[in-house]
Amino acid sequence: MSATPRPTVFVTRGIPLRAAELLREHVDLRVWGQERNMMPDEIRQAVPGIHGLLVHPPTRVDKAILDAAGPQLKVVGTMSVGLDHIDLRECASRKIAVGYTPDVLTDATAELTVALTLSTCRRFKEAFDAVVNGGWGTWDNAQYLCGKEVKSSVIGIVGMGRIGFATAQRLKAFKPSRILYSGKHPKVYATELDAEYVTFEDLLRESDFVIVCLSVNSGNIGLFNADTFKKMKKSAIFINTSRGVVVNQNDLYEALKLGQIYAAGLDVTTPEPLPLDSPLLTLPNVIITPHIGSATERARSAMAELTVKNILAGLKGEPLPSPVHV
Ligand SMILES: O=C(O)C(=O)CO
Repeated sequence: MSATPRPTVFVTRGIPLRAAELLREHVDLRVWGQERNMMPDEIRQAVPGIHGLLVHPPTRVDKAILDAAGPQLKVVGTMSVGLDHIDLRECASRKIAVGYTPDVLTDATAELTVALTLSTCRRFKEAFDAVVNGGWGTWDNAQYLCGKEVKSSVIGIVGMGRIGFATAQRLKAFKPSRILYSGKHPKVYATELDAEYVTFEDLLRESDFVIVCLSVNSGNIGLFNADTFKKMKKSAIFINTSRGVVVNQNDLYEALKLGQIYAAGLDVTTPEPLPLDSPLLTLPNVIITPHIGSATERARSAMAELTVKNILAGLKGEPLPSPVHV
């Protein structure tokens, strides 16, 4: 009697060992072995015949990839909370289940957002460079590397979802004067922080820190552009840990260079990795981290395990533990 063949799952990046072992117990695993994002043609070549696909942003899952995979593909599990790299409608129309990893990365991403906020307002990039390059100044100049404080500032959170809220909770400990937020609807849970629901325009005008924690949709691509930067205070600090596409990067560069805003801290860019000749890298008042919002051992292990559970459930035709509802 021949045994039922095991399903095949393709993984677009390495995953923590425990999650890989869990997957290997049940499926034939194929893993992209290189330390870089796959190019679309490389994925198309890798996926024919697979039953499950485990992806990491920014690797795109679109019609062409799904066509290349074939009709036996049952489940896509993304190791992310962001879904902008997946054509959800196309998956739904083919009855391919999609799972994602909200919640388990909220704390890690909020901590990174706070870290970026503090390191930008306290000019860490210039400070680190000064130590390494012999520019360590003294108190002779009382203004040497002076930055800004969160204390008594107005914090504006654009997108008070899980990560926005967790960020605001943490920043509240720094005693800002107000916390504002904008979005489609006021959030009941935001009252716990005395956060004020305001229009996007008011948030731009009044905030000392504009902190972007949005999930991307077709309505917010390029939302931060020359117009929006002009509406911010000259002293405003712009932080983005959402996705690079919500920012027009050329306009951000101009705004920073011309002093229309004070500084920026970005964990996400377009593209990723950011090319080494990006003009943003020439500015002293920009701190950029390489999309490490969820990069803690705890978060990444939890994300990988949840993704594996999503995939195993999808392969069996069972409800996913963390499904995306289209
Ligand atoms: O989960 C996501 O969407 C991420 O960007 C991970 O950092």
